[in-house]
Amino acid sequence: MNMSEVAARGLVLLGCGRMGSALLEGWLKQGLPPSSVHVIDPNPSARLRALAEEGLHLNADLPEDAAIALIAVKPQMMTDALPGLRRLADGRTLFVTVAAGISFAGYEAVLGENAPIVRAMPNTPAAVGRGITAIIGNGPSTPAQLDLADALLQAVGQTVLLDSESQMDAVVGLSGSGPAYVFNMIEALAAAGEAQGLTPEMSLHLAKATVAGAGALAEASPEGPGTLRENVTSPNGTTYEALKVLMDPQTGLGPLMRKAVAASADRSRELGRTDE
Ligand SMILES: NC(=O)C1=CN([C@@H]2O[C@H](COP(=O)(O)OP(=O)(O)OC[C@H]3O[C@@H](n4cnc5c(N)ncnc54)[C@H](O)[C@@H]3O)[C@@H](O)[C@H]2O)C=CC1
Ligand SMILES: O=C(O)[C@@H]1CCC=N1
Repeated sequence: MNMSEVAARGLVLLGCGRMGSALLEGWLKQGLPPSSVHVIDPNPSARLRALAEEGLHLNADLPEDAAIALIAVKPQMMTDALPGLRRLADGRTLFVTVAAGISFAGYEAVLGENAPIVRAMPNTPAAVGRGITAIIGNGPSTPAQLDLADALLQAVGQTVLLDSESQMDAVVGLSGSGPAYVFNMIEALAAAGEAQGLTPEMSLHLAKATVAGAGALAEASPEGPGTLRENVTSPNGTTYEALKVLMDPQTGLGPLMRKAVAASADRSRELGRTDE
């Protein structure tokens, strides 16, 4: 099964908010026809309504034999939303869920223990083809189905395969939530530039380009981030003074990031246990 089979048999998207629409935009850019997509969402965006004019099926009957049902509702909405997909749980449709926290056991309780399910944790840069998604399949999912989920997520960026479901909460804390940390870093950098007298526009421009450029260099360079950092840092120069603040073992970015990632991962574990 490959992406052309997804185009032929159809893809159901349960919930098309921020993450669902980021994925959808990525797939459409990759050539998936809107007419292959069936969205179920009680609050469709203007963009979805426009896509419905181009053939996307919006809150219509489910296709008989969808290749994939992708679940992108909030964990708190799952109890209400998931039973609507039960009809597809005949073993032929692969369920792919991007919800944080909820375990395979939670889905199997609703869809049956033989339903093939892949848990995937993408991130919003998928909207521009630069996402990274960690995936893992449940017992009933076949290697071919895992390959299909991999292909689906590779259409919007990179993928990594996990060894165990328990790694998923750490992934949520790192790359699932991670774009928000980086956007916050841009905001903080821009505000700091303003505090040094730059205009808001100039500061934001410099901050965005610095983060995007450093990210691109980190990805392209054979050198690790530590060496790249040292390459910026002249002995007793300006960066050296800034890094004394940022790399303080007690108050610097290291302990702060550790705390932030742990808070996200803990919340993912909590969402898996409860309906909070
Ligand atoms: N936003 C992100 O960066 C990421 C989100 N996720 C996961 O994606 C899922 C969705 O998150 P977001 O897109 O951020 O939330 P969101 O609130 O933007 O989107 C949820 C969508 O579900 C719809 N919805 C509500 N009840 C529904 C129902 N009964 N049936 C169908 N659709 C229903 C809402 O109208 C909304 O459009 C969550 O489970 C989250 O853990 C995963 C990775 C990253
Ligand atoms: O904030 C959230 O719950 C979701 C999961 C990962 C990113 N956003």
